[in-house]
This record gives sequence, structure tokens and C-alpha cells, in this order.
Amino acid sequence: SMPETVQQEIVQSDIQSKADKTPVTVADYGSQVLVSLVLNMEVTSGSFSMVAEEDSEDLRKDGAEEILERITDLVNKTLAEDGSYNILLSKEAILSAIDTGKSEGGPSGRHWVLDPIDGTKGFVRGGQYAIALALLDEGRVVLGVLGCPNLPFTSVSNLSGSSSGDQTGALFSAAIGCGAEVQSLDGSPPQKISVCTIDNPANASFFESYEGAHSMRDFTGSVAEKLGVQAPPVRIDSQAKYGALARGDGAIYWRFPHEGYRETIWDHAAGSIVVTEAGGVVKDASGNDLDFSKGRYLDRDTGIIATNKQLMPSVLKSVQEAIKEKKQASSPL
Ligand SMILES: Nc1ncnc2c1ncn2[C@@H]1O[C@H](COP(=O)(O)OS(=O)(=O)O)[C@@H](OP(=O)(O)O)[C@H]1O
Ligand SMILES: [Mg+2]
Ligand SMILES: [Mg+2]
Ligand SMILES: [Mg+2]
Repeated sequence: SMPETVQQEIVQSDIQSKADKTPVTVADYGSQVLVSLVLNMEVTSGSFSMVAEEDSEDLRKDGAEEILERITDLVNKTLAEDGSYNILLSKEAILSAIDTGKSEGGPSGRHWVLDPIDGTKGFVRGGQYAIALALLDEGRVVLGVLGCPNLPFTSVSNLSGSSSGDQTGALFSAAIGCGAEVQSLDGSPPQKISVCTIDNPANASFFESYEGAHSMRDFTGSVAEKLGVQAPPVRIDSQAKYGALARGDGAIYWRFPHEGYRETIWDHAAGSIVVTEAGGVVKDASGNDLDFSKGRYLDRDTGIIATNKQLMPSVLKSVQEAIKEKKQASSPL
């Protein structure tokens, strides 16, 4: 796929820094263009609304001509190679395709939710990333697809060992009430997946962000200790964590960003339905469901926890104890 090719050949000029200091690459923009184009052509019923991470503002500035040219070439080359659509896009068409992702989402109607490259830092590093697409209907996630081109097809226990002979690449999908599935990227028949059945926290392993700045490790370390978790954390970039959890590679995924960070819906919509349809649960630190109906940002209390039904009560209990202790430690007596 286009992101795989870009990842293999990435050069410094393909990577830009956004206003919030996070990276964005030609593949993030190109992926957003391709997904929005195809959705627009294939989804013909009703009006079209998409909430997506990237916008064209930086690409319209002076000095961005070269990178816009690179994105335009990438997209046109991908479309030509694929051959399904006989179109050639101008730079202006590229910019406007990116901006079809400007919707605010919300509680009514249908909205596509796209993270064109989730885990951009991992993507740039040569690590894990995901292309994450979901559909919101009346504020609820009803459909989710997670493309993970770098994830071992059978299990992340094969992440470091290249000797395993495992295929690389996994496509997770889920529709509400229909379960979750995985297939290889070359189109093997989909197979049903489900979360693990571990019920003793001592036997549980957990996933967390690869990037230390994205989740407070001192905090999750203390939760792990309370739970009696023995295994070291498995650190993976992107929503590939939700996919790995959904097929039972590990037992828990948690995420505790630093105070003041606001989660966006495209970082969790697809991943959360893949996990819930695989029989798992996804909650905030208070035990509430995630609310995707409030616009581009996720409305939630501190932290996100995904695990199976057996483990969730004890994980929540330990998280809430750790939060209490943290508050006591930081409040002046
Ligand atoms: N400070 C901070 N805290 C928490 N989260 C942040 C922060 N900054 C960025 N982000 C978002 O994290 C997304 C990727 O994080 P992940 O946990 O999925 O992967 S990672 O292992 O941390 O790279 C990443 O998604 P992408 O931008 O799509 O890559 C961001 O939306
Ligand atoms: Mg980003
Ligand atoms: Mg993301
Ligand atoms: Mg992204």
C-alpha cells in the first residue's frame, strides 16, 4: 500500500511538524486524500460527512509547494497503479479532498471518522502504525476498520523475532452486533477473533504507548503493581494495540495521558469497536463508556482502559485506588 512504500523510503522532507508539535508526513495527507476520495465515490446514499485528523492549512502556506507536489504525485501514482478509478488529481483537488475531513461530528446523523495514519511517530521510526476508519451513527460507533501493515499476522509475540515466519500485516474489522474479524492484507478470508479469557491479573499482560510522553508510566506502573501483573509492558505505537488486544495477544490496554491532553475521536473509534465486538470492554477511569457524540474530541474522565469482562472490575478498582493515592500525594496537607 501507499503508506508501506512511503515508510520504506521516507526522507526528512516528507516529514513536517504541526502547530501542536506532533509530526505529519506525506503519507498522512496522502492516506486522508485516498480514503476520503474512495468513500465519497462509494458511499452514495445521503449526505457525506467526515471527521478526519489532517487539514490543508499548512499545505496552503508559502513554502509548502514542494510537499504538496510530492503528495499529489504519490496519490496520482497510487490511483494509477490500483487502476480501479480513472482519475488524475490537481493540487487544488488534493487540498479540497483533505478538507472533506473538517466535519465536527456530533450526536446526530452519520459521520465517518478517519485517522489516516495513527501512530505517526511509530510510522516515521519504522515501527507500528494503523489506518483507522470508523462510522458514527447517531453518536454511536457502528463500524470500524483498522489496517495495520506492520503488525505480525498471528500474534505480537512475534514482534521482535523475525525468525517466526509469521506473515506481516493485519486488517481488523467490526460491525455492531456482528463480531470482530481479522484478515491478512492480501485478502485471506476473514476469521472471527475474540479477546483472551484470562481472569487472574497475575497472568495478565498489558499494552501501552510506545511513546513515553503519551501515557504516564509511573502511574501505570503503580496500577500494574496493585494488580499483581507480572509481565513487563508490551509497548506498541497506534491503535494496533486495540487490534492486538481484540485477538487475545495481551489482556489489557491502558492509556493515561498527562493532565490537559484531550483525546480525539479518531484515535479510539475504530479500535474500540474492534475490541467490544471481540467481546471486550472499553471504559474511562470512572468506568463510563467512551462518548463519541461530543464532536471532534472525546469526552471522558482521565484515562482509557480496554480489557476483557473478567478483568475490568479489578483493573478499574486498582486504577481508582492509584488515582486517590496520587491526589493525596500531591495535595498540600
Ligand atoms: N501528549 C500526548 N498524549 C497522549 N497522546 C498523544 C499526545 N500527543 C499526541 N498524542 C496522540 O497519540 C496518538 C498515538 O499514540 P499511541 O498511544 O497510539 O501510540 S504511541 O505509542 O504513543 O506512539 C497520536 O496519533 P497520531 O497523531 O495519529 O499519530 C496522537 O493523536
Ligand atoms: Mg497526528
Ligand atoms: Mg492518531
Ligand atoms: Mg494520525
